[in-house]
Order: sequence, then structure tokens, then C-alpha cells
Amino acid sequence: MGKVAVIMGSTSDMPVMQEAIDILKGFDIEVEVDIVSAHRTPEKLFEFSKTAHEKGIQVIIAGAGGAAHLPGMVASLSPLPVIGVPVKSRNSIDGWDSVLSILQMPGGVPVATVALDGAKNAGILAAQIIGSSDKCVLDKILVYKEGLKTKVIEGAKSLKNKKDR
Ligand SMILES: Nc1c(C(=O)O)ncn1[C@@H]1O[C@H](COP(=O)(O)O)[C@@H](O)[C@H]1O
Repeated sequence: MGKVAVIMGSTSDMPVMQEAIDILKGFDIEVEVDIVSAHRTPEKLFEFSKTAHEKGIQVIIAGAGGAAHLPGMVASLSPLPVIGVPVKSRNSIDGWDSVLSILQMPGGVPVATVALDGAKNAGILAAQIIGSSDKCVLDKILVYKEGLKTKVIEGAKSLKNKKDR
């Protein structure tokens, strides 16, 4: 099965980033978790980004708040797909700071940016990337999507039953 790295700028991002870890584990995908900061540990950022693809990692999820340079810097150094999670952290003004610093990448260096605090979707997207060449993961995603549909249909049914009573 594939392997995804979930990195974040600070341990304070963990409550948000845990959702990516949980959903990936639910798909039986191996997850490597680390704290890497472009600002505070630039040497570690270089080492991680330059070697991740040699360690069997297929997708990198990078979450950061405020002046969120981490995902873009990782994308500049790594050949792997990078998914950026803007985190509304305590040093964020309102979250837009983080969103825009991850979203507006220059041409040639893409970061697939999810919604503010959207770590769960980042995990699903990473699983889908792995699932495009791994039937086992793809089947789990199909089951997951079926579950989403069933939940909505069941919810609508119980709403209708309440109304008819
Ligand atoms: N945006 C970055 C980077 C970076 O982009 O390299 N390193 C840390 N941070 C962010 O600073 C916020 C506050 O961090 P602390 O809670 O440690 O002060 C976190 O959301 C982190 O992602």
C-alpha cells in the first residue's frame, strides 16, 4: 500500500492535521508524521523535501498557519505531489493569510490547496492519488463514497418520516 507524509509547521497544528492522519489510516495507508518548518528548521525542510521520494512516500500533505511558506517550499524542492492545508492558527489574522500564501503559487510549482482547516479532504485527495494506481485503495474510496451517499439518503428519509408523523 502507498505511503503519505503528513507534515506541519508546528505541533500546534496537530488538532487540525490529525483529521488527515485519521482518514488515511482508515484507508489502511501508511502515514509518516513530522514537524517541519520552513522558517524555524530550514535545513530539515531541505533534507525532508529532497529525500521523501526516495523513502517510498508518494504524496506529501503539508499544513501551516499564518505566513504559510511550508507547502510551497516543499513543492519547490520535491518531485512528489504536494497538498497544502491552510491552518487557522493562533497567529493567523483571519485564515486568509494562510490560504493565500499557500494558494497563489507561481507557474511551474503547484500546490493542491484544500479549504481552511481542510485536512480531512487533504487525506482523501492523497488517498485518491494513490488509488489511481492501487486498486485496493481505489476500492476503499468507492466504499467510502457509497457511505457518504447512504448517510444523506438515510438522513433525508428520517426527516421525511418525522414530517409525516
Ligand atoms: N507557517 C509556519 C511555518 C512555515 O511555513 O514554515 N512554520 C511554522 N508556521 C506556523 O506558525 C504557526 C504558529 O506556530 P506556533 O504555535 O509554534 O507558534 C503554526 O500554525 C505553524 O504552522
